[in-house]
Amino acid sequence: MAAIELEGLTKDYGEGVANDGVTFDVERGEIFGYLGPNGAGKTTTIRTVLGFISPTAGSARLLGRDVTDEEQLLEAKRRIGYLPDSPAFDETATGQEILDLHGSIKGDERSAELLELFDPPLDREIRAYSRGNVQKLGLVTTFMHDPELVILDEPTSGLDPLLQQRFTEFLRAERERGLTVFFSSHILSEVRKLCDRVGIIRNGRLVTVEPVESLLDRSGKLVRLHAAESIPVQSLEIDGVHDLETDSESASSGGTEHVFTFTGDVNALLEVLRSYQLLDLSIEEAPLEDVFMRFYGGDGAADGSDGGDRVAAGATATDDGGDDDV
Ligand SMILES: Nc1ncnc2c1ncn2[C@@H]1O[C@H](COP(=O)(O)OP(=O)(O)OP(=O)(O)O)[C@@H](O)[C@H]1O
Repeated sequence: MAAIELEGLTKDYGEGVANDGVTFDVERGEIFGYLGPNGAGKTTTIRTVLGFISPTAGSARLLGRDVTDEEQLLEAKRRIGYLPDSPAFDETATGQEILDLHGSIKGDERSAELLELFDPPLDREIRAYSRGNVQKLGLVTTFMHDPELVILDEPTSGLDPLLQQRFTEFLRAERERGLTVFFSSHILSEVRKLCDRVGIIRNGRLVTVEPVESLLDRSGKLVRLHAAESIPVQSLEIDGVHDLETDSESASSGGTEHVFTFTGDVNALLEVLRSYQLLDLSIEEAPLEDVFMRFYGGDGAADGSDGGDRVAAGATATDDGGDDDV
């Protein structure tokens, strides 16, 4: 039995369908990333899975329990940890009081260890907490009862890079212990680092579910080539060349630089390149950002304002019919 089972999950808020027939399983022991830009429908799926909102159609099972049955839901919830996108703790309570409350409800197996790792200021009232401190406290309350499944809604938002790294290492170690993780994100590098499988949601519909590796394979290679002379664009019009950029200025030792994503046959590409004098050639794995661009399409789908890792709010699908569309 999978940890989370979704079958045709649909949520219509009345103003639009936020989840439209979403079907996938999260297997036990895996880290499953749920990826999509703001407004894609990630939180709606999570809130439905946790029984906070009821589906318009379809079903959701959590650790084998039907989430629309209150008793079954409660049973499942005792064994899970949940970190919402903006944890809403009682503003007048101190961090310590919040921990005591959580401990009395769900149990406390490991808060000491977690406090050492994430270190929120426990003697302070929540209203004096920064966003990052709320997130740190949220991580402690999510894991302190040693759950078998955690559901995390954009878990690293508000954490500084050092803590993000610490969190990544922590999650990897937890997976080794058998924990199942379902987390939503619009931070692509995080998904790439952590996930076994990834589901991509766009406008409420699931676009794909696949191992992160095969997603990268399908996304092709990033090719940079530096030629002594400019390679005519027509020569590079071969199957699998996308987003070709040519720059004669920036190449420091003269010549021309061409950069493109390549999803075709590398041998066919090398055959074409044999006719030119190459000064340098590199073929690397395409950044996940490029993969995402292919799924979402359109200019400005990645805003680049945060190291190029984030996907801008309101990125829309163009469905250009290209061979990478799913
Ligand atoms: N309570 C609600 N009532 C009406 N519409 C809602 C409600 N909650 C969400 N929506 C809409 O449903 C769609 C999906 O929202 P959702 O919060 O699930 O997306 P998300 O992928 O989690 O986005 P984010 O990354 O910003 O949290 C959006 O268009 C949103 O405006």
